[in-house]
Amino acid sequence: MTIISPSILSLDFSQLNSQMDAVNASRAQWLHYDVMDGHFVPNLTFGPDILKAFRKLTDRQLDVHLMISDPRKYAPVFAQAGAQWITFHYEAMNDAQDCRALAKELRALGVKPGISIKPQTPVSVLEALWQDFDLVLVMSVEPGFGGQQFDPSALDKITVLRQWAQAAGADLRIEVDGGINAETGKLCREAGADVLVAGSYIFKNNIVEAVDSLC
Ligand SMILES: O=C(CO)[C@H](O)[C@H](O)COP(=O)(O)O
Ligand SMILES: [Fe+2]
Repeated sequence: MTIISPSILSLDFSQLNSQMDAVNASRAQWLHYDVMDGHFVPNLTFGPDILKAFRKLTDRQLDVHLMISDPRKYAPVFAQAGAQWITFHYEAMNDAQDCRALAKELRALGVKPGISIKPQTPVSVLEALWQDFDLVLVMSVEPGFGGQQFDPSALDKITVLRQWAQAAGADLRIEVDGGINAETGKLCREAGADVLVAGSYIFKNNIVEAVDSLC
């Protein structure tokens, strides 16, 4: 079954309570929380205290996407703040050993670790790494902003990841983020993704209906 993770990057914060009521009434099982530091990406968003506030607003699983230069320092802070899933970027880490060490640390804190690659990063960098993670996040836009167009090169990466996971009999979540709507979401599901992140498509339409159209 496909998991839908609405991205609060596109939530209208002047309508926070009513939009969260709609998310809670929808079939979305996760809530996607984009953390940007103005350094790894040219934009700034939310810290751990705001995550704690969302913990009070929903019982959905909190899916934190760290677009920051120093995930080793801050990932544990978001674990303490209530995240169930924490995904950091391969490009922000020194090497594979570093990635594995942080995944292990997150597991010890009771969080499921994810690793993400940007559109320019080949999926082959994950071949020796994906088994240390519960989730791989394939970016289908350059990270930093909502409302961009879907990059179809994500589809081949999803296909390869699903083949690796199936061949190993592994229960890997494959998440895709950026430019997801009913049409691109279907292509991603067919390629093997099982978690769809959508921001502008959900929050700029009827929230319950938009989630339904992605399931
Ligand atoms: O990580 C992100 C941007 O870096 C967001 O999760 C993503 O962009 C969602 O927005 P949209 O669905 O509007 O593309
Ligand atoms: Fe994201």
